[in-house]
Amino acid sequence: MRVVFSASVLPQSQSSPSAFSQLISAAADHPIYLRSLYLISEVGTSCWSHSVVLEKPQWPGEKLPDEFVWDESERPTIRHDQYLDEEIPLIDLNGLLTMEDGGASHEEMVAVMVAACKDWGVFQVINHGIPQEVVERARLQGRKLFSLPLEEKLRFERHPQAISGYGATRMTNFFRSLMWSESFTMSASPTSSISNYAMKLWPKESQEFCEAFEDYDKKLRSLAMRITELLFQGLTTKPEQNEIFNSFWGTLHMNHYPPCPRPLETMGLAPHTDSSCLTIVQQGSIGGLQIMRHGAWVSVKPHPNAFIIQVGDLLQVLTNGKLKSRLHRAVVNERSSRLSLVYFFSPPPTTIVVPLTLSQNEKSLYKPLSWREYLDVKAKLFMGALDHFTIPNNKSGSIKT
Ligand SMILES: O=C(O)CCC(=O)C(=O)O
Ligand SMILES: [Fe+2]
Repeated sequence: MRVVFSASVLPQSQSSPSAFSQLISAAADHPIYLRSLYLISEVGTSCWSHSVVLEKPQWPGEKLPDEFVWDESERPTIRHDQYLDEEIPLIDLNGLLTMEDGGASHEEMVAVMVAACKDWGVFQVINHGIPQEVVERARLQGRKLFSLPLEEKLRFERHPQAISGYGATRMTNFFRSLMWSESFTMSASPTSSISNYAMKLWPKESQEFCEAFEDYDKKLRSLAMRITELLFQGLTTKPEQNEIFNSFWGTLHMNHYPPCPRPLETMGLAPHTDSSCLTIVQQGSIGGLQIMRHGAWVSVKPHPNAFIIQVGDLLQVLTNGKLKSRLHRAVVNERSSRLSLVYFFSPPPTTIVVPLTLSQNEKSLYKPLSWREYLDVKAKLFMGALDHFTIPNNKSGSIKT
């Protein structure tokens, strides 16, 4: 038996978090193997939604709840494990992170990285210096978090306007159908928010959660900073500007995609670009990330111990469009649940961001912006956000990449 509760069919007065909690308790009493809960309520003028798919045994081929079925024109066209012969660049960082800046091989490696960003908008790195056990510990804590009962996860439900917390992806409102995923984000001042969450989530064993993510955050921050600096070395002759990256920090985000009986009828995460400067994804051994290249979707093949590096919208601004953020999405599969750890490396909310790679006579393509402003506009315009900050008259004279 499958039971689907849809709070959106309740009268408006009942579409509240407390009605939602009642539905959850009701659902908990049923012997169900898939629960889908869906709430849309009006908060001021903005509409927010929450969706959760719980992982229970499902039968292959079983029909999906209607809310999760995507229009045929928007469905995945290739499976999570369908790979091209030509693979996304895999860059071995062995030596590069410690190599003297300016040496011949150093310059070559930097050029390879910049070329990968221009051609693909994404590359994978191995021998990045982050011990595997640091990754495994964070992944273990992530799995533990998503396997909590829904009621507990909802104690940390993401507020409609907030970034941190548990819930459906923030871009849910821009799509007609729901995505087959749940997510958890810890942002703002990363370290204090990790310990805040840890204390609330696991009062008795918060230390493990805290240590795992604080360590992960620290290591990922230095990797992100180093890669960003290297990219700028390849793009500008003014390395003193690199100091700005010392103030950048990370938002820790995790996506969980339960197995799905009909993966090609739904979407794990809809096509989007990241608002960050740089994004570092750890997808484990189960593929699902796909990027758009030359008008076609390409699956990113999992490599043991690799991190996926992606250009975000702010890096596009900082490089005056020389590096471009790339459309990507996540697809799901029938067999395995998938966990992705995502690190969004970004400036502090109020730091003003302008292109840093302008050569003589090159005009800035973008108006000065802060990350906070950018996120506000992205929350309203979604994929129109970069255009909103583009200076129209400067676009035609821009450098072709
Ligand atoms: O799960 C993935 O591989 C991609 C996640 C992603 O793109 C995101 O969270 O922004
Ligand atoms: Fe993304």
